[in-house]
Amino acid sequence: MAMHKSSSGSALGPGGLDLTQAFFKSVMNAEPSSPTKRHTKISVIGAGNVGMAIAQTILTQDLTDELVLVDAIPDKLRGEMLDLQHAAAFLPRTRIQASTDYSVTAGSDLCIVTAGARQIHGESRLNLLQRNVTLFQKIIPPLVRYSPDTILLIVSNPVDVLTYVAWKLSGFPSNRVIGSGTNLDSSRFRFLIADHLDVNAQDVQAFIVGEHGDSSVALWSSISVGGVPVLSFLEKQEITYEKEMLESIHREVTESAYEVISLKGYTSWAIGYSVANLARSILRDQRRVHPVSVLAKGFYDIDGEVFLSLPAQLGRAGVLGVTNVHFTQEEKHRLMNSATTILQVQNHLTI
Ligand SMILES: NC(=O)C1=CN([C@@H]2O[C@H](COP(=O)(O)OP(=O)(O)OC[C@H]3O[C@@H](n4cnc5c(N)ncnc54)[C@H](O)[C@@H]3O)[C@@H](O)[C@H]2O)C=CC1
Ligand SMILES: CC(=O)C(=O)O
Repeated sequence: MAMHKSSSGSALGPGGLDLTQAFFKSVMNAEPSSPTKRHTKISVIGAGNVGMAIAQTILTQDLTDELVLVDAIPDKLRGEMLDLQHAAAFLPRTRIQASTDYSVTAGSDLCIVTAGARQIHGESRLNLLQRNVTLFQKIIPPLVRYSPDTILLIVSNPVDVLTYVAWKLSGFPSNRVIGSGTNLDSSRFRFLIADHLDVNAQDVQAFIVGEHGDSSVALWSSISVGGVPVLSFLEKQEITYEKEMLESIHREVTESAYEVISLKGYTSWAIGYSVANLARSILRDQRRVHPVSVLAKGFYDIDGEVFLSLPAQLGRAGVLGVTNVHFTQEEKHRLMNSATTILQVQNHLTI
């Protein structure tokens, strides 16, 4: 197929069709990116298990010039800051600061919010909601005041509803408010598929979309391993598989967090790597596609103001677009159910 570049740099196919636009449905308000920006500042709000796993991964992966920690408990916060600073001799050079006062976050490029209550053994993510909404009313306004151009990356649970809450409280355009969503669930999914097939998880392209939680949706129809579409390959080879086997892998994904929490009390390392992976795509303008929680209205026939995970392209301006993945009727139906689950919870909120 003959292709050439448009004046904006995107590829043009036959008849002048803009292939970038055909592939991604772009998000309104996404300003042009500025990949030349060098100095970067990340603030992590909440220096608990998750916040510190994220901070540690960001430091070891050399993702920022400045790293700021904010928490409500001054002694613990100072202890965490000193402990990280004492590793300076072994790390890329990063200025690390910490304070309970949000002025320390001024001028952040990315604010990662992990503060809040976490699930106890057996508790669902949605149970945490009202406690964490009250907390967000204290956290989001000062972040916006000190960093009006920042991108908010929400991690606290229930992450989809809290991303919506952060969007409402911030007044930001939707491309600058992102939830870590099912980036973590998709990584768990890729690990399990890789384990079944004895391949490298990095060669497994597979997405979980929808709610980061019990109503998430596994996109089996679009899974590929090393470029081979798995289900259509099995069908062409007339290899039979039980649908129950697929369901059980997805069930293992949704139960992962419950299992880890019952064993060690919380989850931390995988979410640390997952969020650092998102921070890299955003701050380095990598334009990679991640399943993250975005304002879903207008995509895949979703009508309500709901944040849930869809495969989204991320760059320096935040969410640049949502991929036009093909969903089967069943996957679409499940996605709608996931949207309804989140909306039902959201409708009872007072923000
Ligand atoms: N989206 C995801 O995939 C995941 C989300 N999470 C969520 O992340 C959140 C944090 O989990 P953990 O770190 O394990 O909990 P944690 O209890 O270890 O840490 C929470 C931190 O928030 C701080 N905090 C409380 N109020 C604050 C305020 N007003 N300002 C600043 N900091 C404040 C606490 O002092 C504490 O250090 C939970 O909501 C948990 O469910 C956890 C794992 C994965
Ligand atoms: C706690 C949580 O949301 C997770 O590990 O998936």
